[in-house]
Amino acid sequence: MSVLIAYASAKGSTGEIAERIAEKLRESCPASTVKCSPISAIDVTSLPSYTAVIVGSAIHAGSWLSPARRFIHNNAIVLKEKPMWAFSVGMPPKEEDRRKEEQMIEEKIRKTLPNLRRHELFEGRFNKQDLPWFGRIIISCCIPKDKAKFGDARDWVEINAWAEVIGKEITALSAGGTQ
Ligand SMILES: Cc1cc2nc3c(=O)[nH]c(=O)nc-3n(C[C@H](O)[C@H](O)[C@H](O)COP(=O)(O)O)c2cc1C
Repeated sequence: MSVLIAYASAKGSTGEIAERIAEKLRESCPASTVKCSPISAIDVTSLPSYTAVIVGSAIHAGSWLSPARRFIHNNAIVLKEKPMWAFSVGMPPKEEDRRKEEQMIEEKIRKTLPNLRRHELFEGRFNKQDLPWFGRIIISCCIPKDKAKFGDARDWVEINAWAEVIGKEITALSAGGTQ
Protein backbone atom coordinates (compact mmCIF):
# COMPACT_ATOMS: atom_id res chain seq x y z
CA MET A 1 0.00 0.00 0.00
CA SER A 2 0.99 3.56 -0.53
CA VAL A 3 0.21 5.83 2.42
CA LEU A 4 0.26 9.63 2.46
CA ILE A 5 0.56 11.61 5.69
CA ALA A 6 -0.37 15.21 4.87
CA TYR A 7 -0.08 17.85 7.56
CA ALA A 8 -0.48 21.55 8.28
CA SER A 9 1.72 23.04 10.98
CA ALA A 10 2.40 26.65 11.94
CA LYS A 11 5.29 26.18 14.41
CA GLY A 12 6.54 22.68 13.72
CA SER A 13 5.09 20.48 16.47
CA THR A 14 2.42 18.94 14.20
CA GLY A 15 5.05 18.21 11.55
CA GLU A 16 7.19 16.40 14.15
CA ILE A 17 4.17 14.31 15.21
CA ALA A 18 3.43 13.50 11.54
CA GLU A 19 7.06 12.41 11.06
CA ARG A 20 6.85 10.17 14.13
CA ILE A 21 3.66 8.53 12.84
CA ALA A 22 5.38 7.99 9.48
CA GLU A 23 8.42 6.42 11.18
CA LYS A 24 6.19 4.04 13.18
CA LEU A 25 4.18 3.05 10.09
CA ARG A 26 7.37 2.32 8.14
CA GLU A 27 8.38 -0.04 10.97
CA SER A 28 5.01 -1.73 11.35
CA CYS A 29 4.04 -1.90 7.64
CA PRO A 30 7.35 -2.62 5.87
CA ALA A 31 5.47 -3.66 2.72
CA SER A 32 3.90 -0.18 2.44
CA THR A 33 5.50 3.02 1.23
CA VAL A 34 4.83 5.96 3.53
CA LYS A 35 5.21 9.57 2.38
CA CYS A 36 4.99 12.35 4.94
CA SER A 37 4.66 15.89 3.64
CA PRO A 38 3.41 19.36 4.52
CA ILE A 39 0.17 19.98 2.62
CA SER A 40 1.74 22.97 0.88
CA ALA A 41 4.25 20.64 -0.85
CA ILE A 42 1.72 18.05 -2.06
CA ASP A 43 0.95 17.78 -5.75
CA VAL A 44 -2.77 17.01 -5.50
CA THR A 45 -2.78 15.35 -8.93
CA SER A 46 -0.82 12.52 -7.23
CA LEU A 47 -3.58 11.86 -4.66
CA PRO A 48 -5.35 9.09 -6.63
CA SER A 49 -2.11 7.07 -6.49
CA TYR A 50 -2.27 6.69 -2.67
CA THR A 51 -4.25 3.84 -1.18
CA ALA A 52 -4.68 5.44 2.26
CA VAL A 53 -4.37 8.98 3.61
CA ILE A 54 -3.77 10.45 7.07
CA VAL A 55 -4.35 14.18 7.47
CA GLY A 56 -3.12 16.15 10.48
CA SER A 57 -3.37 19.78 11.48
CA ALA A 58 -2.59 22.14 14.30
CA ILE A 59 -5.65 23.81 15.80
CA HIS A 60 -5.98 27.58 15.87
CA ALA A 61 -9.08 29.20 17.35
CA GLY A 62 -11.00 25.93 17.43
CA SER A 63 -10.38 24.92 13.82
CA TRP A 64 -7.81 23.19 11.65
CA LEU A 65 -5.37 25.51 9.88
CA SER A 66 -6.71 26.73 6.53
CA PRO A 67 -4.34 24.61 4.33
CA ALA A 68 -5.72 21.45 6.00
CA ARG A 69 -9.35 22.62 5.73
CA ARG A 70 -8.85 23.52 2.06
CA PHE A 71 -7.03 20.24 1.38
CA ILE A 72 -9.88 18.02 2.56
CA HIS A 73 -12.55 20.29 1.06
CA ASN A 74 -10.94 20.66 -2.39
CA ASN A 75 -9.99 16.98 -2.64
CA ALA A 76 -13.03 15.46 -0.97
CA ILE A 77 -14.12 13.52 -4.05
CA VAL A 78 -10.80 11.64 -4.17
CA LEU A 79 -10.36 11.35 -0.39
CA LYS A 80 -13.88 9.99 0.21
CA GLU A 81 -12.93 6.88 -1.75
CA LYS A 82 -9.94 6.06 0.46
CA PRO A 83 -9.32 4.77 3.96
CA MET A 84 -8.76 8.01 5.90
CA TRP A 85 -7.50 8.85 9.37
CA ALA A 86 -6.96 12.26 10.92
CA PHE A 87 -5.20 13.82 13.87
CA SER A 88 -5.33 17.27 15.38
CA VAL A 89 -2.75 18.98 17.55
CA GLY A 90 -3.83 21.52 20.11
CA MET A 91 -3.25 22.64 23.65
CA PRO A 92 -6.50 22.10 25.56
CA PRO A 93 -5.89 22.99 29.21
CA LYS A 94 -7.58 19.89 30.65
CA GLU A 95 -8.49 16.36 29.58
CA GLU A 96 -12.17 17.32 29.58
CA ASP A 97 -11.42 20.20 27.17
CA ARG A 98 -9.40 17.87 24.99
CA ARG A 99 -12.27 15.38 24.58
CA LYS A 100 -14.73 18.19 23.78
CA GLU A 101 -12.42 19.79 21.23
CA GLU A 102 -11.59 16.41 19.72
CA GLN A 103 -15.27 15.69 19.19
CA MET A 104 -15.98 19.15 17.81
CA ILE A 105 -13.15 18.93 15.26
CA GLU A 106 -14.09 15.37 14.32
CA GLU A 107 -17.66 16.44 13.58
CA LYS A 108 -16.33 19.15 11.27
CA ILE A 109 -14.07 16.68 9.42
CA ARG A 110 -16.86 14.12 9.07
CA LYS A 111 -19.06 16.68 7.32
CA THR A 112 -16.50 16.64 4.48
CA LEU A 113 -15.16 13.11 4.91
CA PRO A 114 -17.83 10.77 6.29
CA ASN A 115 -15.48 7.87 5.55
CA LEU A 116 -13.07 9.00 8.32
CA ARG A 117 -11.98 5.92 10.31
CA ARG A 118 -10.41 7.55 13.37
CA HIS A 119 -9.54 10.97 14.67
CA GLU A 120 -7.36 11.79 17.66
CA LEU A 121 -6.44 15.10 19.24
CA PHE A 122 -2.88 15.12 20.55
CA GLU A 123 -1.47 17.71 22.88
CA GLY A 124 1.17 19.80 21.13
CA ARG A 125 3.67 22.53 21.91
CA PHE A 126 2.55 26.05 22.69
CA ASN A 127 4.84 28.96 23.55
CA LYS A 128 3.44 32.34 24.54
CA GLN A 129 5.78 33.90 21.95
CA ASP A 130 3.81 32.05 19.22
CA LEU A 131 0.90 34.41 19.84
CA PRO A 132 0.68 37.85 18.26
CA TRP A 133 1.27 40.70 20.74
CA PHE A 134 -2.45 41.31 21.34
CA GLY A 135 -2.94 37.58 21.98
CA ARG A 136 -0.20 37.69 24.63
CA ILE A 137 -1.87 40.67 26.28
CA ILE A 138 -5.27 38.94 26.29
CA ILE A 139 -3.75 35.76 27.77
CA SER A 140 -1.94 37.75 30.48
CA CYS A 141 -4.81 39.96 31.52
CA CYS A 142 -8.09 38.24 30.69
CA ILE A 143 -7.68 34.44 30.57
CA PRO A 144 -7.66 32.57 33.89
CA LYS A 145 -4.46 30.54 34.43
CA ASP A 146 -6.35 27.21 34.30
CA LYS A 147 -7.77 28.07 30.84
CA ALA A 148 -4.42 28.22 29.05
CA LYS A 149 -1.52 25.79 28.95
CA PHE A 150 2.01 26.37 27.65
CA GLY A 151 5.08 24.25 27.03
CA ASP A 152 5.66 20.99 25.15
CA ALA A 153 2.92 18.57 26.20
CA ARG A 154 3.39 16.02 23.43
CA ASP A 155 2.88 12.49 24.73
CA TRP A 156 5.09 10.37 22.48
CA VAL A 157 3.89 7.14 24.08
CA GLU A 158 0.32 8.01 23.13
CA ILE A 159 1.37 9.10 19.62
CA ASN A 160 3.33 5.85 19.11
CA ALA A 161 0.33 3.83 20.33
CA TRP A 162 -2.02 5.60 17.89
CA ALA A 163 0.41 4.97 15.02
CA GLU A 164 0.53 1.31 16.04
CA VAL A 165 -3.27 1.02 15.82
CA ILE A 166 -3.29 2.66 12.38
CA GLY A 167 -0.43 0.37 11.32
CA LYS A 168 -2.54 -2.67 12.26
CA GLU A 169 -5.50 -1.31 10.31
CA ILE A 170 -3.33 -0.67 7.25
CA THR A 171 -1.83 -4.16 7.48
CA ALA A 172 -5.36 -5.64 7.67
CA LEU A 173 -6.39 -3.60 4.63
CA SER A 174 -3.39 -4.75 2.61
CA ALA A 175 -4.22 -8.32 3.56
CA GLY A 176 -7.68 -7.75 2.07
CA GLY A 177 -9.45 -7.46 5.44
CA THR A 178 -12.50 -5.30 6.01
CA GLN A 179 -11.29 -3.50 9.17
C1 LIG B 1 -2.80 31.68 17.50
C2 LIG B 1 -2.97 30.32 18.16
C3 LIG B 1 -4.26 29.84 18.40
C4 LIG B 1 -4.43 28.59 19.01
N1 LIG B 1 -5.70 28.11 19.23
C5 LIG B 1 -5.87 26.89 19.81
C6 LIG B 1 -7.18 26.36 20.03
O1 LIG B 1 -8.20 26.95 19.69
N2 LIG B 1 -7.28 25.15 20.62
C7 LIG B 1 -6.19 24.41 21.00
O2 LIG B 1 -6.35 23.31 21.55
N3 LIG B 1 -4.93 24.88 20.80
C8 LIG B 1 -4.75 26.08 20.21
N4 LIG B 1 -3.48 26.58 19.99
C9 LIG B 1 -2.33 25.74 20.38
C10 LIG B 1 -1.74 25.02 19.16
O3 LIG B 1 -2.70 24.25 18.49
C11 LIG B 1 -0.60 24.12 19.60
O4 LIG B 1 0.40 24.95 20.12
C12 LIG B 1 -0.05 23.25 18.49
O5 LIG B 1 0.90 22.34 19.03
C13 LIG B 1 0.58 24.07 17.39
O6 LIG B 1 1.02 23.22 16.36
P1 LIG B 1 2.23 23.65 15.40
O7 LIG B 1 3.50 23.71 16.27
O8 LIG B 1 2.31 22.53 14.42
O9 LIG B 1 1.87 24.94 14.78
C14 LIG B 1 -3.28 27.81 19.39
C15 LIG B 1 -2.00 28.32 19.13
C16 LIG B 1 -1.83 29.56 18.53
C17 LIG B 1 -0.43 30.07 18.27
